[in-house]
Amino acid sequence: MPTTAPTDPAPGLTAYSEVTASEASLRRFLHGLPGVDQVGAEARAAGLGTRSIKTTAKAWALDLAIRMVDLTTLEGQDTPGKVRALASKALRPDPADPSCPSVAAVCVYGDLVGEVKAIVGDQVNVAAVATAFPSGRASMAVKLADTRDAVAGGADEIDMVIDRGAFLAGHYLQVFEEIVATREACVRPDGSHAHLKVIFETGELQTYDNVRRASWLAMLAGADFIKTSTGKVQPAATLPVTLVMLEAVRDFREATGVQIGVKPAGGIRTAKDAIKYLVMVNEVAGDDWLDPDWFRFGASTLLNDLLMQRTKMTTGRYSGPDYFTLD
Ligand SMILES: O=C[C@H](O)COP(=O)(O)O
Repeated sequence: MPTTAPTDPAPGLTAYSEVTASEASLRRFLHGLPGVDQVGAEARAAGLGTRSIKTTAKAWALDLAIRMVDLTTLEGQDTPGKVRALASKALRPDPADPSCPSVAAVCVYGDLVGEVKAIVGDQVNVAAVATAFPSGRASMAVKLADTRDAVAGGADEIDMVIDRGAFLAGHYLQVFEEIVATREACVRPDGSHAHLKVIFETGELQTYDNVRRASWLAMLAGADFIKTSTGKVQPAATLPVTLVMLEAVRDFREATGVQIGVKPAGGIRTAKDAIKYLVMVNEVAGDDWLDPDWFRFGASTLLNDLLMQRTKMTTGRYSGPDYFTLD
């Protein structure tokens, strides 16, 4: 899937080169960002979550949400057969209805990229988790080898985890440099690059202020997307955390001209929840982000509920949950 994210930093970013020149200047910048009003963020997220949308808009939103799904399986017990079945589902989520769109990507461990690619070709992206997912605990050499291996295997997108230990210890420049190095490892021999999503594991970051700091850090380092969670730690994606990240990408684009995508992942299971997120995207970042190039849902089972709600809207009745293959 083509995306309009720039390969090279836009001119607006050069204004930030001094910020990332040293640990001290980066710390000064990140700690100088306005603090997040926790109560205000949670109240706004809750308020946006109560908005209802009308029938035509709902049909549009369901299809958009399907197109935004990164259909994910990240289990030690994943088999080539399971992954191939998931890839077929990603390509044709509802085989009985050709008008049903494909999802954005299939997200798997790096060694399974080829299995997905063999089914989806260039019609659906393949995303691989990397950099010692989910813990992020390995030497830099291992993390970069992990990334290069997935890119060489055909991954269109790399979902890397940051070193939360380094971030929480305040070693911001180390985290920045790891993201920069991983981005370089995403470059293919022809000069194009696999798109880089940077996972914060917000459930471990402790405060909304840290989520805002991690967002700016990753964007300054060249992330194409910022992503909440691995799905392995609770809480995973939440509306307030996603709100803080949407504000960050909005402010970053205003400051630099560079648009960055957002991917909440983990724990998003119902169409109702997905629509809450879409309302929030529209209200906080704006409708430029209402596109799979700029917003994704990392989810293993959300697609099933989106399909059931879609069938209900087109036929007037629910098909049983068994009608769609459950992940
Ligand atoms: O990135 C996505 C997650 O790993 C999937 O989480 P989920 O099973 O809660 O949907």
